[in-house]
Amino acid sequence: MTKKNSLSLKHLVRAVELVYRSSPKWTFINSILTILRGLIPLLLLLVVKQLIDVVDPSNGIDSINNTEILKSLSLVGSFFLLNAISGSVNSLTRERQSHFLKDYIQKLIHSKTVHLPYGYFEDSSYQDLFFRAINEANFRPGKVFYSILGLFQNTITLLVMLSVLTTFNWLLIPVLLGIGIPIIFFRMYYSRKEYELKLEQTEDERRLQYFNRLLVGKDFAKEVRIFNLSKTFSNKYNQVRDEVRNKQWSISKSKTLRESIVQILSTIILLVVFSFIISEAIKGNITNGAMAMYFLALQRSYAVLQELLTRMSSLLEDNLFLKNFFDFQNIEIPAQKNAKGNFPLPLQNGIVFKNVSFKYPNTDRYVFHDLNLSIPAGHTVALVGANGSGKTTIVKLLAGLYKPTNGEILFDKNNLSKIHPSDLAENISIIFQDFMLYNVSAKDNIRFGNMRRPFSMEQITDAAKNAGIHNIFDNLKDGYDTHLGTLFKDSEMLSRGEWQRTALARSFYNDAQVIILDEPTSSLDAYTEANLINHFKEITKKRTAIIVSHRLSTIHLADTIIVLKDGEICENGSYEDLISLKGEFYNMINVYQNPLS
Ligand SMILES: Nc1ncnc2c1ncn2[C@@H]1O[C@H](COP(=O)(O)OP(=O)(O)OP(=O)(O)O)[C@@H](O)[C@H]1O
Repeated sequence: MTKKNSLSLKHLVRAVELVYRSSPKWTFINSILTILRGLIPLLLLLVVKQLIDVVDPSNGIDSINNTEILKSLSLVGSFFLLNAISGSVNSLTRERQSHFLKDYIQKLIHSKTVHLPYGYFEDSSYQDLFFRAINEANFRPGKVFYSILGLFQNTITLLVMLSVLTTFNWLLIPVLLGIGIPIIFFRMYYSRKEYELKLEQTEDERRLQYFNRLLVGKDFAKEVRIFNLSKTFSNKYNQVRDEVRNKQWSISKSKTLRESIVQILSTIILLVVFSFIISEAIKGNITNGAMAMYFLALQRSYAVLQELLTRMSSLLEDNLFLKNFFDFQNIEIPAQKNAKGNFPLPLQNGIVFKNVSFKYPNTDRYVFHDLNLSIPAGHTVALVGANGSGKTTIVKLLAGLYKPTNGEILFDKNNLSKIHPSDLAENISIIFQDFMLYNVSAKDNIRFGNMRRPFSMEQITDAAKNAGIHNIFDNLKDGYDTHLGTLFKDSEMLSRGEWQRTALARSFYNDAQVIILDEPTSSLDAYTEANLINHFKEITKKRTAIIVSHRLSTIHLADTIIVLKDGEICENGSYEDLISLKGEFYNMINVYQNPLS
């Protein structure tokens, strides 16, 4: 075996460990049942031989004893029944265990995923790893476990059958092994090939999933119809699918062709051995019962050997795929290791970006170079600038979703990277441009802003009032208990602006020291916005607030306006200062006010 092809014991042991941890009781029950089922073929073989011998007329008609026949028959019947029933029971116990295993693996995946640094979700190579790990994780460890159990069962049966065959001729053992060895090498070769193809096709498989979502997903349904895109997406889907399928099909064809040749050769060898057994029976060297027993033993050994080889090659394949799952499990979660500090309570001096440089992972382009920025505690700061100037990136950095490539971000003297994520989340409330729409009750949509806060309907309605959504929720058929969205029945759908107000209520509900609003009024009508501005003033009064906005009315709220251009601060001051400066901000405001001039 080459190093690449070798079975890594480490992954297999880890997989079995996983299965055991998911349910020790069912692991034990299944192991015992498997061993028992490995022994049943021997018992069957012995009773069949006994039956044939008691009914064999060549022993003389007088020697036939009806009681003996009945005894042998009932034994054969009992073992057949035992074989069938134990098979059914074993299927049931395996099904039960697979439930536990799936739940356990799902739990591992969830707990790993929710703690992964956010950057992973915007990184395409991670998406490949995640796709492979998730797709395979639900069944691979269970498959490994059953392959190993099956391997044991097959080995027991094979050893028993071989020991029966040695009573006829020990040369049958090397003959059987001679059939098996080429098959295992052949299967190893194809397992590797199939695995490599799967790796190579991961991105295409994700692309297929994506085009499928474009065709069937709710979020895309509108544009697919109005731009008449269904044919375009369907063609793209078919094109990628055909490429993927053709490669898989060509490997499968070549595998089947070669496997058929190997099978023909093995069958010829078996026929030669069968003829030899028959000739021994004709010569009278063995009884008819013994001949039948050797026939069965040989046929069974061959079948078990095939099963055993299939299991070994499938273990090899499982081992390769398990590597993906364990690679995913092995991803380190740095924040939890190093970030044990607290958020300053209260924030006294403010937030400082000190020589912060940043580029997104897997890109070469810096969004910021040595950015220095200061936001005094208790102040409201507006970040303004053209699209792509870096406003949202600053928010993502403040939220701890990304770490600066160089430099540091300080809350008073505390470095952000040392603050525990949950403490940070509790002290910074953020609404992003692409806020989430939760298909749960109106009440929960707001509560999600801070689940650590003891439940208080009064505080929930306060937040809703501040965000200007209270009247709407109050008038829903079940008030705040009404489910929102379109996913589940009896839900009520909101307009985009109403969803935005719900998201605002969620961030207001988290009574945090720092509040960050990224385009908080982009979907609001002029009346609602004007109304909200007064609430904003109230809410931001005792807090440090950062508002990202292109809207003049919202920018007006700020004590200080920071103007960003290509990742650099080009102006910084009060509204009046910047207007009198007649620079970038002044020009921007002019364009907003007179867009056609
Ligand atoms: N996940 C990402 N990976 C790589 N580059 C990114 C990513 N997100 C943003 N960028 C790049 O970073 C730069 C700043 O983007 P950012 O979203 O911060 O701009 P913005 O000022 O908020 O723009 P807008 O006004 O359009 O919201 C852009 O050039 C953008 O292409």
